[in-house]
Amino acid sequence: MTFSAVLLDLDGTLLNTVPDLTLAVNAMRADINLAPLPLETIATYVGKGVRQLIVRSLQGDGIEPDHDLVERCRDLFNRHYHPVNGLHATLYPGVIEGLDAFRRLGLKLAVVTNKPTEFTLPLLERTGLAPYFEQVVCGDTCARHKPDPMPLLHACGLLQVPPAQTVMVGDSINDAQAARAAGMAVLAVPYGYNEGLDVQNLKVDDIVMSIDAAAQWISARGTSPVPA
Ligand SMILES: O=C(O)COP(=O)(O)O
Ligand SMILES: [Mg+2]
Repeated sequence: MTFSAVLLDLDGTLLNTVPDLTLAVNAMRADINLAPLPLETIATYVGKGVRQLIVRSLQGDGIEPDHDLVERCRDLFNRHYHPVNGLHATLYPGVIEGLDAFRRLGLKLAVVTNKPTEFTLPLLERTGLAPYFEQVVCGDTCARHKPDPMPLLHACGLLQVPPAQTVMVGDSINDAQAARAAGMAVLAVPYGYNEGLDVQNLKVDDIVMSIDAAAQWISARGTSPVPA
């Protein structure tokens, strides 16, 4: 099997976004009189979207938030995250080299993230990543988000490439489970968040040290570029 498309996770795979997420979560917590959490703790709450990030950051205090509290916190979080989104976000080593290599190989590229659209699009613009991607599928694009396969299958449809010719590259169990359920190959990078768990235990085709290494892995197995 040769590959024609690559789907890339965003947080923890292309960009280290936890410094900005930490600022927003802690500003939200200050608004409801909760003490700040360390960045390392917040990193383990990232992966299943903003709602889960908020719920997990309250559960750590023994609070089981009801719908109204989650919605109130979500408004607060959104207000705080917009101005800092991308301010301290950094590209991981090898990302640009890897994206350039994918392009040289003629592969179609899409971002598939659980981050909501209202934060994803400005973040891709601010970090200069936007021009690399033909499609961007966010946490609120489809009825269900990762680990459900729906957003990955949606991205394949938009790119017009079958799942069997697609590789997902991500940092967490959400990417691994979604890709397996979608019937596509999946690579994991070890430097992201993975909800605080070791990536060695993920059911993936391989662990690659960088996006550049992912491009080498895919190139070694064969690619069949799809005409634009
Ligand atoms: O928003 C999140 O929780 C994680 O986003 P990701 O899917 O880009 O890792
Ligand atoms: Mg991720």
